[in-house]
Amino acid sequence: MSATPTLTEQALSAPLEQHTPMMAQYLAIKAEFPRTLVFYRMGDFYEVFYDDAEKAARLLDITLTKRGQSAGQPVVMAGVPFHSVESYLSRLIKLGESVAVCEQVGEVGASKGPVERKVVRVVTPGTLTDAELLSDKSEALLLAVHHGPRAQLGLAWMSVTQSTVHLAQCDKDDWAAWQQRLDPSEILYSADAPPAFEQGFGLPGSGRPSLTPRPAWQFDPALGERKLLAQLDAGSLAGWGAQDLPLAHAAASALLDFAEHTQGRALAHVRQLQVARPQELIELPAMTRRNLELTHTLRGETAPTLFSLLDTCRTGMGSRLLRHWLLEPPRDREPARQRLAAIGWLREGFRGERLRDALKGAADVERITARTALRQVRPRELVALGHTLAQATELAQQLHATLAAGHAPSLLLAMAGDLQPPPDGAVLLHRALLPEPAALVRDGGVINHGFDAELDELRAIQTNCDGFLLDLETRERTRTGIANLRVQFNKVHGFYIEVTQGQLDKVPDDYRRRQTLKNAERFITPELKAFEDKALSAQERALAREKWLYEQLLDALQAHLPTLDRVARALATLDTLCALAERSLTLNWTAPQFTPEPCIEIRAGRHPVVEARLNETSGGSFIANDTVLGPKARMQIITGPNMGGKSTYMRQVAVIALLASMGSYVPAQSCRLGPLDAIHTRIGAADDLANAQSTFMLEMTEAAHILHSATPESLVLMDEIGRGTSTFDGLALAGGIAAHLHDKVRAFTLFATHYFELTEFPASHHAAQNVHVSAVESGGRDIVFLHQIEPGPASRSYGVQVARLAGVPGAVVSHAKHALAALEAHSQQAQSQVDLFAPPPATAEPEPSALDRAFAQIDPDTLSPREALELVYTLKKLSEKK
Ligand SMILES: Nc1ncnc2c1ncn2[C@@H]1O[C@H](COP(=O)(O)OP(=O)(O)OP(=O)(O)O)[C@@H](O)[C@H]1O
Repeated sequence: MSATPTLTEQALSAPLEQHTPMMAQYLAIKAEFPRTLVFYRMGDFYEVFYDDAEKAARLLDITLTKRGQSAGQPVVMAGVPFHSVESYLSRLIKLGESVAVCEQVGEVGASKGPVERKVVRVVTPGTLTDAELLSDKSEALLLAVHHGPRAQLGLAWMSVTQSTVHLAQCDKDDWAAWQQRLDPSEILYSADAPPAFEQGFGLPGSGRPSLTPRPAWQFDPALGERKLLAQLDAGSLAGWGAQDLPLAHAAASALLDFAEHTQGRALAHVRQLQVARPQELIELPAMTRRNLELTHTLRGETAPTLFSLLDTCRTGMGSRLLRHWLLEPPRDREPARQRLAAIGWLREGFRGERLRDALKGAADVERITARTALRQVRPRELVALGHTLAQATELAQQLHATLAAGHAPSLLLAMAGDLQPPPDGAVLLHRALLPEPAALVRDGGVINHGFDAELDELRAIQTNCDGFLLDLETRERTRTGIANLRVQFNKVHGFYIEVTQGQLDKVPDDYRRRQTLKNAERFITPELKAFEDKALSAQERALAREKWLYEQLLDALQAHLPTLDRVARALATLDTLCALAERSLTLNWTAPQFTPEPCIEIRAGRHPVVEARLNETSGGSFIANDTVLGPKARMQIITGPNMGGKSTYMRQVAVIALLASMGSYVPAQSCRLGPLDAIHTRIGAADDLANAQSTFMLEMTEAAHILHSATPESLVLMDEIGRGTSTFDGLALAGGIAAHLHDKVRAFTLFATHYFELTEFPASHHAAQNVHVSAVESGGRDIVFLHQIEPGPASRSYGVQVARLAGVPGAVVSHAKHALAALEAHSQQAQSQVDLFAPPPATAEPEPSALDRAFAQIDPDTLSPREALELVYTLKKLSEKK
């Protein structure tokens, strides 16, 4: 049974000739974009028809109407006004939709039938370039994934507003981790991919990538390699270490093709390639990003987070780079060392602050460069670019001058060179564009005066029209001696010289009659005709000339794209470093040191976000704590009351290690940090309802992942593992997990627990130690949290006191107190010598039974029939004894 055809299917099933010319045009365009909403420009509106109209009406809450008929059916439509299209687009993109914007490109009335229309751009979640649709502080990534043989995947991704294509190949098992790490806005995959593969993407919707299948033939390794070579203008990919990645090349082929398709042109600004090697980065699994609240709070808000605390960048470029540094710290310490040296220099005498002042109001050079390459850049963006290039020149000079004064860090020296804008770039923009141009070129009023003689003349004609006519009148009166001669204009007849009947005999030979009136004749002269031609078309021609000049300007800028890209990176880096320098001064942070031997040694460390919140709310001062982990002390078993500060302490260690690794100063008195390959966290428990996993299942899945992937160079945070199940189960699992982490994985581990039994663990595990968060009882009833980490196990848990603090009714608290006393007495009596951490006994071979032994002795080939019969009786007896 076939499904009922949709409105669009019905319309497309009728021959195009039966449709009105307009709908025929629309349907021809729609057929090319079956999965994309088509916004069809009609006058001051973008209209959507049929299925698209129903969808748009639902998603945008706009009115659905029916108008006229086409192919015998009413035309179902909805529309949005053209001047507010960006806000509708942005809403649709957020919902994961794509939109093909179809404009009128032909002259009205140039041919019979509807004006020629074309899709000029396709706006998709992963290929956004409009400033209005993009977030300043994060990238919209487009990721193509190619399903290769032997469960291998090829990945290629980019942000269309950046100049780099990234490649990687990975196992299918690692796909989820990649997807979480890259967090793409849109995923391209082959329409032929197995359905199970498509399911692995998760459901599109808010916060999830939008999924776009592409024809299988587009995932072609040879084509991908050719495209990459063309993009890089290179003969081999070896220089990028990208030559032997056929699966990634296949993904790149689809990626570049789609990106070009949406922009309607080649991506001239994309000239860099990077092969991602995850083993070069410190692994920060999605859970770690979430638990450490790096860019989002546990509730999903963007502040207060570590990123929101760090980000005092002056530009969007700086914020985006900072985010990248935070989320992708390298294992190699050299980049962090260089950044720290630069920050140290910028801190001296607040040099960074002075440089930052010069960055104020800087434009987003990175995105403007991309939009210039895509020829989508607006006049005002180019004016802003001009200003920023001038700022960059000044900054470069300032930096050069200050760097010359003392020992200069290499990163800043390189930057001083990179900040040099393209020669004459700023001057060209300044000369070419009006200081406050119109928003759109098509409105005119964009190109500067004095830039182009022809444009100036055309504009002069418009503005000096009256002056010219007066001047001509005076000259003609003198020449002809006709005192009442008049030069005038009307819409029907254009310009003319009017001479009254009585003066006609004085009219010179070059006057041509244009019109005869009752008392006068109207004439035109060659000079006036020439002026008329100019004047009448001046406005039109000025507009056309402006458009042409703007295109010329874009042409001229294409040659500067690589330099602009370099300036953008330098500005972003400087902005980010200055922000980190400012944060380190304002928040009183210190430079970390890296050591080759494994260790995490923090003196007086603080959790920066909790500390900032306490400061803001005057909630008291943050209590700093030490952490000393090394080969002899790899694990801390942390006990103490709820609300005592265990989670804060553990997170602060991870956050300090991460900040140091990205090359930032850290909230501590001192910090020494050895090699680090990953930060794993198992904290808290939120039901993953979407994936139908129970809290406990999720807890164990995460624990399993950590146990499999952590190494002696990893930092592991385990908070309350085992809490999600019964006490014995939980305790037994927590003990087993601690033992495995200590004996086998040997990662640096912070293990917070409520199970007091676990405080026995260090007695039998040499590299583990007990610490606790201190609390005291005041007045014998209430508890005061000191938030101080002390050696040794906690003496008690104070759970009942915390409950009282939380406002649990007195009767319940009193009941709980009695029950607790009874339980404690019982547990002391029953304390058996269970060794939670002992490895399971080796399973001994079972003793063979008499029956087994009898069977073992049988040699069937030597038995006579009688012996065989006796043996059956014997075996039967033996089996009955069993
Ligand atoms: N070092 C500190 N200095 C000052 N205040 C702190 C400190 N550590 C924690 N706090 C405060 O105590 C609160 C509770 O801390 P935290 O969540 O870390 O406790 P916890 O021991 O993990 O509790 P639970 O076991 O219930 O999860 C924090 O929100 C913070 O306001």
